[in-house]
Amino acid sequence: MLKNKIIACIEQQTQHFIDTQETIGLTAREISLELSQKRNTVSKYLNQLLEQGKLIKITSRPVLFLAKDLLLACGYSIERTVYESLTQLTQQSEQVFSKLIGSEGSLRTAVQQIESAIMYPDNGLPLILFGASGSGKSYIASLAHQYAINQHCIKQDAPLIILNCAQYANNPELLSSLLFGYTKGAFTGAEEEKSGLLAAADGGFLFLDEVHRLSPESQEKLFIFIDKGVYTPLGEVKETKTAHVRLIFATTENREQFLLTTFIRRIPIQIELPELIDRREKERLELIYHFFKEEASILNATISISNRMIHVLLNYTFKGNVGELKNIIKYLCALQYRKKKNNSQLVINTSILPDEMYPLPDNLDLLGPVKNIIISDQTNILELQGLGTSNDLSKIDKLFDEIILLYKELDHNLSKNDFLKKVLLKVDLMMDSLVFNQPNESNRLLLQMINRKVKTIMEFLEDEDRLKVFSTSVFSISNYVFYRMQQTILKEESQDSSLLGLKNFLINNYSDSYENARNMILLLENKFDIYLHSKDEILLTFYIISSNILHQQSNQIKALILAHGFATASSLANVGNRLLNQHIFDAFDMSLDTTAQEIGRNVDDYIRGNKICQEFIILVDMGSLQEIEKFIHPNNQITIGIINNVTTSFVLQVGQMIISRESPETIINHIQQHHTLDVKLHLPVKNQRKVLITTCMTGIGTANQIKHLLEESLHPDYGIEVLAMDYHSLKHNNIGEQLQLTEIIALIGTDNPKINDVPYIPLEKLISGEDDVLTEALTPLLTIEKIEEVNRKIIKNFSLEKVIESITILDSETVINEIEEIISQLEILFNRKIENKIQMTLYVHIGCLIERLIRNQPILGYSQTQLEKIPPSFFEVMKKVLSGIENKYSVTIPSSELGYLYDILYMYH
Ligand SMILES: Nc1ncnc2c1ncn2[C@@H]1O[C@H](COP(=O)(O)OP(=O)(O)OP(=O)(O)O)[C@@H](O)[C@H]1O
Repeated sequence: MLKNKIIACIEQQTQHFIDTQETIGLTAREISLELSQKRNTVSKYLNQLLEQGKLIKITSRPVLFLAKDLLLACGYSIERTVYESLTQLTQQSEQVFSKLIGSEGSLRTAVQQIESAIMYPDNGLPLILFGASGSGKSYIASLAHQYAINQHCIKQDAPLIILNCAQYANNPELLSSLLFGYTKGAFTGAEEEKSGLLAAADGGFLFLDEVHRLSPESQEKLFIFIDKGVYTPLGEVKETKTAHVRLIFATTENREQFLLTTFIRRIPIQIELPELIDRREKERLELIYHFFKEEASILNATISISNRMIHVLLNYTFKGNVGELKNIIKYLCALQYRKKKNNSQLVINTSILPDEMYPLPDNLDLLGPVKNIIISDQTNILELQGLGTSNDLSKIDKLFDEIILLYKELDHNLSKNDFLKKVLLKVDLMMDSLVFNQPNESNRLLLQMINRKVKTIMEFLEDEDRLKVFSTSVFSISNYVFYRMQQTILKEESQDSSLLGLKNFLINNYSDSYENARNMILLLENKFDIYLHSKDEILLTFYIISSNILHQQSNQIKALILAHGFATASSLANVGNRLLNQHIFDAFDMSLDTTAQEIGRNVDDYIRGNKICQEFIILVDMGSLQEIEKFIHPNNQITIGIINNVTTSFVLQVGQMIISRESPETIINHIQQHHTLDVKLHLPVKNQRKVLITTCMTGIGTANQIKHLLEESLHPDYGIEVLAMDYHSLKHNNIGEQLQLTEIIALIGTDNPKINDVPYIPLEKLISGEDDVLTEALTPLLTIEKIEEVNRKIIKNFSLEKVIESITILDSETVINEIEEIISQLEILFNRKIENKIQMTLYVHIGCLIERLIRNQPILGYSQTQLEKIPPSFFEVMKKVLSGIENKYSVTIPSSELGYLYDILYMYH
C-alpha cells in the first residue's frame, strides 16, 4: 500500500536526518520521485499521515515531513505537529528539561545543577538526587541521559543502565557482583567470568537508585571508581578495569543516614527534590492537567473532570508524591474507561475517589456549583491554566496610555485635583471590569489560589501597619494579578519621559501610597514568580489612593458584609463602594460549612485588628447572626450593630445612612422600625460590669473564702465585683447568665479552668507577692495610686495563714506546720532546694489536697500514660513523706494526686 511505502520512505530519510542533520528526501516532491508516484497523490497521503499524528511538518521552504515516532525515540521533544523551521524543532529538543514540569519553578535549580554536571569536561560530574518516593528521581535521570545525547556529550546510542539497589539489599555480594562483574570461580556458582553493569554502562550513564542500600564495601569501591575511573570485578586480584561511565545516584533517605561520608563527599552535585505538596499550586495544577492529558492521549478519549476533583487532587498530600498523583489519575481514568460507552467522555468526579482519599476537604463549597474541565490530547495546558495570551492585557496598556495623556495635560489644562479625579475614576472602572469579567471555570481555581496568596501578602503589610486588609481590595488585586499573569510576552517598558514624570509626581505627592504599591509589587513578584512593570507600580498606587486602604484616622463607621459563597460578600461590597463612591464596606466570603466559631473569630479579629474604628455595622446572611453575637469578644470597646440581610438594595441603604454619619444605634433603630429583620446591638464594654472571678477545685466554699479575701482588698468605690464560681462549670466553658454583658478582668484560683482570653492568676502568686497579672488587668480601670493600694492590701490579706485558713476547715496553723515538714523532708530526700514559688504552690495545693481527701473528693483525672512516665522512686518517696498525713487524717492519697504533685515539683516552673 502506497501509504506504508511513504511512511517507510520518510522513516529512512528521517533516520538519515538524525544521523547527519541533512534534509535530503524529506519533501513531497522528493518522495514522489523516489516512489515514482504523482506528487498530488503523495501530498494527499502526507496530509492524512500528518492528521493521524504520524508525521510532523516543517513549514520552511521547501516544506519537509519527518517521522514523529522515530524522532521521539531518538530523544527529540515533539510537542506540536507543525514547526516553522528545523531550528525551532531542534531548539525545543535541546530543551529536554522543558518536559519536566516545574523546570522553570521548583526544579529550576535542580535542572541547572544537572546541566552543569553533564556539561562538565571531560566526563561530566557524578550527581546524587535526594527526594522522597515518587518525587521524580528516575524521570530526571532519564532526562539527564537524553540531555547528554542532545548536547553530544555522549553518543546517540549511549546506554542508560538502571539499578535499584533496594532489590538486592539482602544480598550485598550479589549486588556487588552485578555492579562490578566477577571472575570465574570468584564464588560458588561463578562458572565463568561475567562483566558487570559498570561495563555495560561504558560510554553512557549508570543510574543507581536507592543507593543507600549499597554495602559500605561497594560504596568504597565506587568511590575509587569515581576518583580514578577504575574498578576490580569480584575475585579479581591483579588487574583493574576501566570504564567511562557517568554516574547518577538517588536515594529516598537523607544524606547523613546511610551513606559513608567519604562517599558523599565524592559527589559534588547534590540535588534535593521537593515533596509534591511543597511545590507551588500552579505547578501542582499543571502536573494534574498534564497527567490527565497523557491519559486522554493513551486512551484516545476526552476526559471531563469536575472542578472539585481537581481541588481534591490539588490539596491532597500524596505520600508517593508525583508518582502517586500520576497513578491515582491513571486509576481514575482506567476505572471510568471501563464504563465508557462509544465516543462518550470519561467523567471523573469525586464520587469515584479511592477510600483512602476521604474525607474530602471541607472547603469544596467555596468552588461554587460543580463545573467540569474538559481535557483531550489536543488541550493546551498553559491556556487551560489561564497562562495563554489574552486581550485583557491590552486593557491595562490602554488605560495606562490614557493616564499618560491626562498627565501630559496636567498643569496646562488640568488641575492636580481634576487630574487625580479623572485618573481614579478610570482606574476604578478598570478594576471593576476585571472583577466582574469573571474567568471561566478552569481558571477559577487559579484565581482562588491567587486570592489566598494576595490575602497573605496584604495581611503581612497590615501587620506592619501599612495597609488595612479588606476582602474587596484583596479580591480586586487578585483579579489584577490574575490578568497580569496571563501575559506570556511582556510589552516593552515604555521609555517615555512622561512615565518617569508621572512616577515622580506620585513619589512627591502620594509617597505613602507609592511606597505601599512598591512593597506590594515586590511581594507579588516574589510570590507569583511574575515580573511587574513601572506601569503596574503606578496603577497600583492609584488604586491604593482610590480605595483608601492606607492606615489613617477616620471617624466614620465601618460596615462589614458577611456572606456565604465564593466572592458573594466581596462582590456586594464592591458594588456598594463603587455606587456610593466611598470605601464603606469590607467583606468576608465564607464557605457554606464555615463553623460558627470560625465566623465569630474572623469577625472578632477584624474588629479588634481595626485600630481606627469604634463603631461597626455588620450585614450578615441568613443564620449567621446568633453565632457572631456569641463569639464577639466581651472586651471590645466598641459599638456593633448586626443586621440579618445582605441584599444589594439593603447594602446601599445602610451605606447611605453611614455617609450621613448616623450612629449604629440610630441605624439599628431605624431598621427595626421599618423592616421586620433580625437585628442586634452590641454596646461597648465601658457600659459593662467589671468582674473578678474566684474559683477552686475543692469546691465553691473555698472559692467564696478567696472571694472574701479579695473583697477586703478592693475598695467598693472601684466598681469591681468579685464572683465565686464553680470550677467545673467554668472548665466546661459554662460561663452562665450572671456573666453576660460583663467584662471579666481576671480569674483567681487554685487551678486554671482556661477561659478564652481571661488572664489567670494562681493563688500562690498572690501569696508570694509575685503577681503582676492583676496589676496589668487593673491598669485600664484604676489609677496607679489605687493599684498600689490594692497590692498593699493583697499582701496583707493573702498571707499564707489567711489563705490556708480559707481553703481548709482544719486548723490552719497545724496544716501549715505539716506542709512545712513535708517540704523539708522532700528537700532532704530529693536532695534539692525547693524554690520559694514552688513552695507556695505546694502550700496551697497540699492544703487543698488534705481538704479534698477528708471530703472524699480526690482528683482522679491524671492520665495513665503520664503516670507511667513518672519514675517509681518518686511514688516511693512521696508515700513515705505523706504517710504522716495519711495516718493522721485516715485517708489514702491516690496515684493521680501524686501525679499532680510530681508536675508541681518538676514541670510547672
Ligand atoms: N516534574 C515532573 N513532570 C512530569 N512528570 C513527572 C515529574 N516528576 C515525576 N513525574 C512522573 O511521575 C512518575 C514518578 O516519578 P519517578 O519514578 O521518577 O519518581 P522517583 O522519585 O524515582 O520514585 P521512587 O523513589 O518511588 O522510585 C514518573 O512516571 C514520572 O514520569
